[in-house]
Amino acid sequence: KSTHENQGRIISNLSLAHHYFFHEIDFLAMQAMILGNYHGDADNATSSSKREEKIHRLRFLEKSLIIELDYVRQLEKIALDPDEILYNAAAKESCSDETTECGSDEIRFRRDTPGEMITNTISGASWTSLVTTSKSESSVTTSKSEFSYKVDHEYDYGRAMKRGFALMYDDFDCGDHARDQNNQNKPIYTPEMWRKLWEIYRDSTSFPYPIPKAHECPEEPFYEAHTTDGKGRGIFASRNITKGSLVHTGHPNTVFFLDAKSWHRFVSSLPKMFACDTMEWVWQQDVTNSGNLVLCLNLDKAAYFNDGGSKSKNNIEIKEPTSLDFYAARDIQIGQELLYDYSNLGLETHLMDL
Ligand SMILES: C[S@@+](CC[C@H](N)C(=O)[O-])C[C@H]1O[C@@H](n2cnc3c(N)ncnc32)[C@H](O)[C@@H]1O
Repeated sequence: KSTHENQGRIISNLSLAHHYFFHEIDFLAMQAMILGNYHGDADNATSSSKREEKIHRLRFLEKSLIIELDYVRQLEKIALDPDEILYNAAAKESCSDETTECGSDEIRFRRDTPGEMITNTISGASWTSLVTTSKSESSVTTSKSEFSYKVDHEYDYGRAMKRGFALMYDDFDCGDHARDQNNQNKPIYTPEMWRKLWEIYRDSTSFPYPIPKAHECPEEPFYEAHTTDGKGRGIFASRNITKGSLVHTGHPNTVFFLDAKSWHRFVSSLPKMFACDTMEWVWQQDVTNSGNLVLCLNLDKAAYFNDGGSKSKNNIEIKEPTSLDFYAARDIQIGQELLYDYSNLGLETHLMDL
């Protein structure tokens, strides 16, 4: 590489490290504050189960704090040795099981032009970050029924990072969940369930991703319902839709995960059903045309768009690879399912060390 190229990369990395550093410091400060609060609470808790829960949260936060501290230390590596980071990223690809040394919490980048990431990923946005507890529990009363939210597994952020996407998917039997032909485990989400997902999202992401501009979609011409052909929930036209018209825009309910960390924080804080759903829904896209993929997730009923299974059945499409806007690819009749071609928006977990 030319010296000029190397200098450019180091300057870009330094600048990125600078941004990350301040985000991480905020994160650490908040964690420290929470730790202090829970410490006090744990001492004062009256019932022993309450005390146990507080202590559990305290331990979890302590662990998060240590991980974040380590993350801050790794920033030096970004700044000074981009080649090393890239080398490690490549080495990690062959590492897939728990016994291999997968656990090191190094920051890695897929691209060899980290400078591009700065413009696209930081953008001066600010975000409050907070690691959620691994055992959060709450229940929300909806107009229809009580929805109880209880984390029903032993995964936490560290374990999710270590096991990775595919093994966590298996551990949670998400394959069975995906193939659930009778939709027994696939409720149509209530507004409270979506809101809960939003809360967990906000609590899990350290770095916000700038939301790409999208067109206003004045009225959603669709509704969600269970499919009758084994696809789980789906989206159906609520009126006739003319070819070429805008059907759905990702703004503002498509959310982004910049890195494996924020995704694993998010997904490990969810009960299995939500975790399996979101693992089915998430996709990767280069929404800023920078060559950098981010994870995208719909936090509204657009998560229910299915694949037609064949070109002739797909009836909605995006016009640009970076776009989150879906248009009717043909005339669609009221009641018809809206389907798009998944092959355009896939998920290759190794590209983000997931
Ligand atoms: C983005 S989600 C779509 C919403 C999903 N149907 C649900 O109820 O959560 C993607 C998942 O839907 C299911 N799916 C989508 N298209 C399908 C198809 N053509 N045949 C069978 N399952 C499909 C698969 O389980 C896939 O992993």
